[in-house]
Amino acid sequence: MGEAPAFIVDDLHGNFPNGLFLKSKSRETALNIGDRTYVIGATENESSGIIGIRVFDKSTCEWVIPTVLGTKPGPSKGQSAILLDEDRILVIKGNSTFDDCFWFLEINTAFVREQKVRLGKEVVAWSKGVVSEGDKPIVISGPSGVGKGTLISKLMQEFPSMFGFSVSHTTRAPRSNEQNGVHYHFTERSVMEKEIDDAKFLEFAAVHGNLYGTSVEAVDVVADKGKRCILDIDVQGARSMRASSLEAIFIFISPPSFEELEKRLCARGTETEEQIQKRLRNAKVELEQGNTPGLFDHILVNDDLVTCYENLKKLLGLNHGVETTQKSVPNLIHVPLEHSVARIDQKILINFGAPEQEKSSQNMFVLNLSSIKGGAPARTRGLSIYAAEQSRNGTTDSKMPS
Ligand SMILES: Nc1ncnc2c1ncn2[C@@H]1O[C@H](COP(=O)(O)OP(=O)(O)OP(=O)(O)O)[C@@H](O)[C@H]1O
Ligand SMILES: Nc1nc2c(ncn2[C@@H]2O[C@H](COP(=O)(O)O)[C@@H](O)[C@H]2O)c(=O)[nH]1
Repeated sequence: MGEAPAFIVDDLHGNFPNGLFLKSKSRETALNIGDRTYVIGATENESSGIIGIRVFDKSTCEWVIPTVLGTKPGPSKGQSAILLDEDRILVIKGNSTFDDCFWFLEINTAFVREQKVRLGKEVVAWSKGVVSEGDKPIVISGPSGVGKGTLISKLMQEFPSMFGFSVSHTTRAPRSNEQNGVHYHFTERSVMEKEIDDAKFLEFAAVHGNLYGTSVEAVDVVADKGKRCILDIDVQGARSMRASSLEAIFIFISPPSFEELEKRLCARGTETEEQIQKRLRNAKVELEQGNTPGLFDHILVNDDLVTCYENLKKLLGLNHGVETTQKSVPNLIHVPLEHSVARIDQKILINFGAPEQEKSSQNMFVLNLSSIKGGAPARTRGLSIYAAEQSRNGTTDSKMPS
């Protein structure tokens, strides 16, 4: 665990030059951003607990109900909200634990702007905040038959608690050894097309005549388990991912020769001769694209499997073969319904109690947002949280909750 930055508890007894207190008790919070007021918590059906969003446009004096994208927070009994910048609002769900209380409502991020143009209407997007070290996902790409799946399986077997596989959607038929939900989510084309339209995919591509795609949920599920996500996607998908908000490490696996690639595809015995020829034609293009400057961070040649696997581990800093212990994350700490938040730069102070109550450092936590990464439509990673503590000699101190 890195050293937690100092937070001056004394500062919080006075005024906040660049922060403010908000109470979570009320179901609705209104925030002014430019000529708009965002009302968070407003919902047509109060009993559902769904956090609704309404926008009041002061220039037209009209209410707008935006299209809400991203994975939405579950029902909430009350929440606080604080403006982070002109692009996003931090929403803290009361009565929930740290693993489900930090949510970002994006109002003007690159993703939201893109979707506004695509849909031609007002859009906002939720992104769940994940308290973690924020290791970047790993994208493994390369032509069919090069050994991507084989290398990923080895990694997952050796480091089961460190890595999680992003289970893609595909419209191709399952092979005899493949299980739905494990190897792929096997899907009807019409269903997948509808879900693509609903912005449920981080990326998708037509590959060898079928649709393949990575859903937002596939990546979120892995992040929620505190694991590092591994994606097996084609070069088109890697290109889309590169352009998305998902910051990842991009690795291209190359065969020692085209003949060897053909040999492996034939030996696998999972495709017809016609399908193999199609995959080989596509492989030629993918091999050329593998060298596109700036697309891949690393290129590994999979000649001898053992050597290639060792090189992959080296590249990921795993060459000692020992699974590192996961860093402890104080996810089980419960944030009460009534809490207040204050902001000082990239640090948010969360006080478990009303602002007027005597502030006890035991009830104060600092949420540090200085290293956040990612964002809608996927998770916002890299949040860190620690208890604010005042030491006996009056100096500033901080520690992680145990
Ligand atoms: N270094 C290697 N030497 C020889 N055979 C290998 C090597 N790596 C993988 N293979 C074999 O090659 C075949 C293709 O490997 P794999 O299925 O992992 O490829 P892939 O890149 O995941 O393919 P696809 O993109 O079609 O899913 C498998 O039968 C696998 O056992
Ligand atoms: N763009 C994406 N490509 C994907 C995804 N999942 C898998 N793939 C790629 O498809 C081919 C063929 O896979 P196969 O299982 O039919 O042999 C291979 O290159 C995979 O990398 C995805 O979600 N998006």
